[in-house]
Amino acid sequence: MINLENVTLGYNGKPVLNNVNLHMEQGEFVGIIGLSGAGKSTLLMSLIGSIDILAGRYRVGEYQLGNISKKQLKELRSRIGFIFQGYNLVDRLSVLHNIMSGMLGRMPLPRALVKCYDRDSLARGYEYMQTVDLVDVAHQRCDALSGGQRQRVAIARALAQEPDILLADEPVAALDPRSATRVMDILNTINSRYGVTIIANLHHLSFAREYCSRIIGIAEGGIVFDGSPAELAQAHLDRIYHVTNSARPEENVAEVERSLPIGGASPCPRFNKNILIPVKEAAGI
Ligand SMILES: Nc1ncnc2c1ncn2[C@@H]1O[C@H](COP(=O)(O)OP(=O)(O)OP(=O)(O)O)[C@@H](O)[C@H]1O
Repeated sequence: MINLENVTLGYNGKPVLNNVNLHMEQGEFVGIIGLSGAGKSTLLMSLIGSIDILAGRYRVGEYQLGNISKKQLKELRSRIGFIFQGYNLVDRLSVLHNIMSGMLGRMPLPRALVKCYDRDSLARGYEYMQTVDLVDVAHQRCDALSGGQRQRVAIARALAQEPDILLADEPVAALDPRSATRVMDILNTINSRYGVTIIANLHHLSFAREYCSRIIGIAEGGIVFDGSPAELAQAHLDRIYHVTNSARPEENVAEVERSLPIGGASPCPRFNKNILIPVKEAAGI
């Protein structure tokens, strides 16, 4: 369970998201949409206690963020899987080794140090590898894989952590449509088979509509939409993507296009995202 009451999040005392009220139950599949720089990553990173809470009450499971000890923060993070854009894999290690490494945090230190996995852990590792459909390349080094395969290794490694929540920061932005669909299908399977809450920042509105049970739209320094895909109307999209004219002529498409990080470096210094987005689709135009 995640609960935010009048929460303000920001950096160096400067707010980015104001007065956020949000409640999520275990097992939801949530897509966060919004323009580049709107605050999607800020919201996602805040769930692992990485963003300053400038005001309000913020609860994740039994932990009260903003007032959390280092030990509790470590415990919380062990229950949340995070899939990064850059995959963060150990390239020289095999697919199986990378997946198994997701279990190290829960293992007794002496066994973790020598990476001594028991039979049960290996069976689970194999199951997760099946879930992401990578059994055929189990012993291949990760630097020999495609982007889509690498993303699937990252997902299986996060799953091996046995998380309650899986956070995915633009999990498909850098992938071709086929690989992207495959990754979204896998996230869907993880959500339904293991009951893991999935929270994903998505640049592709069509994926948010198709896969998520709930969509959160961020704009103007806060949440401007929170509901089911069916409830997401054009008026909400105009607000989320800053389309000002309801007739949406070509210049408004260009306006949205300018605002999106098309083929350029992200303004967010933490991730150097270099992504291509189908602009009209992203803007819902
Ligand atoms: N480490 C940081 N220090 C200061 N400001 C930051 C930091 N990271 C992000 N910001 C600012 O916070 C705002 C929201 O950024 P955030 O990365 O959350 O947006 P986003 O919606 O995820 O964008 P994108 O789609 O490009 O990833 C931006 O104005 C950004 O410049």
